[in-house]
Amino acid sequence: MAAPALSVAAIGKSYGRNRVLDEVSFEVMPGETAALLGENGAGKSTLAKIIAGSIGQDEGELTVAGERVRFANPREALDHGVAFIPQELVYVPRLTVAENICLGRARSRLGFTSPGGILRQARADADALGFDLPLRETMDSIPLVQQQLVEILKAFARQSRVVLLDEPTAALESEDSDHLLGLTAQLAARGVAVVYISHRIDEVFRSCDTVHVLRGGSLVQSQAIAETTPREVISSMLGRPADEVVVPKRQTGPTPNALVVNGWNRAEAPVLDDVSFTVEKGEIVGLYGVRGAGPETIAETLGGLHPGTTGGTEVLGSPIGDLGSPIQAQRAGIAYVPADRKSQGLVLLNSITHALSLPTLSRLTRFGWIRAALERRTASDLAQRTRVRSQSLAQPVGELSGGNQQKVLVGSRLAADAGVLVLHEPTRGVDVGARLEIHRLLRELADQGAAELLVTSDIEEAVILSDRLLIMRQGRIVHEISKPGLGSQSEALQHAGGTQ
Ligand SMILES: Nc1ncnc2c1ncn2[C@@H]1O[C@H](COP(=O)(O)OP(=O)(O)OP(=O)(O)O)[C@@H](O)[C@H]1O
Repeated sequence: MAAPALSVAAIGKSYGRNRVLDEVSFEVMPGETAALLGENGAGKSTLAKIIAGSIGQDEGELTVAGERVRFANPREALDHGVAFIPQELVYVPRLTVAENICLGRARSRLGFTSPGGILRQARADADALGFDLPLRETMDSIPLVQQQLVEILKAFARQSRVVLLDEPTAALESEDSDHLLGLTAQLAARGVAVVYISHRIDEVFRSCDTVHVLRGGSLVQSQAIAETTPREVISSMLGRPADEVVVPKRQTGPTPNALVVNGWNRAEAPVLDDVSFTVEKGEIVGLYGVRGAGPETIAETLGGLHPGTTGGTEVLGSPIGDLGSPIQAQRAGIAYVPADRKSQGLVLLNSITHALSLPTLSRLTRFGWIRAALERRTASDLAQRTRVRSQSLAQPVGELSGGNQQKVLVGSRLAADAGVLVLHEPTRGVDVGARLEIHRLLRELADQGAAELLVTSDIEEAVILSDRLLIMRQGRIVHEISKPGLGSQSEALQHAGGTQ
C-alpha cells in the first residue's frame, strides 16, 4: 500500500500555559480530501501552520510521502510539495495580480522576469483553472474574493503533494465556492492530498472523504465521511448534542422606520440603480445578491466607504446629508460591521478590551482620560455576550483564532448602541456554535429596538435571520420575500440569478 502523503503523529503545541494542540495524530493518503473541523480556537489553523512550516511543534512528528520532516519555514515546506493557503492572506499589495501569481517562481524560466513574460505565465495559470482575473491591476485594488482566488491559484499552479486550505470558501459566493471545490476534486484526482479546514459542514459532506474533528486541541473524531452524519460531527465539535435551534423571527408589528434609503444611484462601478428600501426599528432586513449585484455596495456606502453615491438617506427620522466617510456614517448613528476584519475593522495589536471599546471611546472618555474601569466593564460584558474565547481580555486580538477575532469585531460595533446596525458578513469564519450565538445576539438587539441590515453571501443565514429579504440583481432591488424561511432559499437564488 502507498505511504500516506501526510502523517501527523502525536503533535503537541502550547502558547505559554495555553495547551493548543495535544497528541494529535492522523494520516492523509494521496488523492484523499480530509476535512479538519472544530470550533473557533480548537487548534485547526495552528495545526495547519505547523504542517506548513510557519510555526514549529513542541512535540510529535510529521511525515510527508514517507519522509520525516521538520520545516524551518514555509519555503522549505513548499519545496517539499506542501502548500498552504492561510486564512489571512499574505500578498504584496502594490504588485500586480500577475506579479503576485508568479512571485517566488521568477527565476525558474528564461524571459520570465520581463513584464510580458510574467503576464503570459500568469494568464496561462489562470486559464488552466478557468479563473478570470484582472491580471494588470494591483492586489490592493481588487475585491477580497479575487485576492483569495489569486492565492488559491498560486498554490494550485505549483506542483504540490499536500495542499492545506484554511477556510478558503469563507469569503466566497456559492458559485465561486463550487468552482473551488471542483478544483480541489481535480487536485485529489491527480493524487494530491488535500486538508480542508471549513466551518461549512454541508460543503465538507459534499466534498471530503474523511473528517477529523478537534476540540480544545485534542482529536475527538476521525472517520470516513460516509460513516458519520453532520449532526454527529457537530456534536463532536461542540462536545454536547447538537440541538435543533431556531432563531425566532420578529414578534412585534409595524414600527417606525429607523433607516430610509431613497433613490440611491451610482453611475460608476459599483453601480446602483434607483435603490430604495426601509428598515423599521426592531426589524432585520436581509439583502442578497450574487457578487457585484449591489448588496455589498449598499453595506459599504452605509459604512461611509463609497462617497459619490447619490440619493436620500434618513437615520432615526433625520435626513443625513452625506455618508462620505466612516466617521460621518458613525456620527449619523450607523454602526457598520465590515466584511474584511483585517483591513477595515480591527487593529490586531490592540488588546481585546481596547478593540471592544474603541468605537465607544468618546463615551468612555472624560476630560481626555479613558475611564479604564468602565472600559474594562464594557469590554468584559461584550466579550461575554459574544462568547469570545481568550485567555484574558488583555490578550492582543492578533493572537485569537480567526473566528474569535470576528466575534470581537461584531462585539465592538454592538457597544456603539447605534440605532442602525449594518452587518456585512457578520459570521464569516465563525463556527456553528458561535454563529448561532451571534444570530441570537442580533435578534436580541433587534428586539431591543435596533434596526439591522444584513448583507451576507450565505443564503441560509439570509433566510433564517431576516424578517424581510430583498434580492438584488445588477444594482437594483428585484424581489422581496416578506417572511423568509428555509424553504425560501431557492426562490431567493432564482431571483438573484435572474432565472425568474
Ligand atoms: N500567536 C499566538 N499566541 C498565543 N496564542 C495563540 C497564537 N496563535 C493562536 N493562539 C491560540 O491558539 C488557540 C488555537 O487557535 P487556532 O487559530 O489554531 O484556532 P482555529 O481552530 O483555527 O480557530 P478558527 O476557526 O477561529 O480559525 C487559540 O486559543 C488561540 O488564541
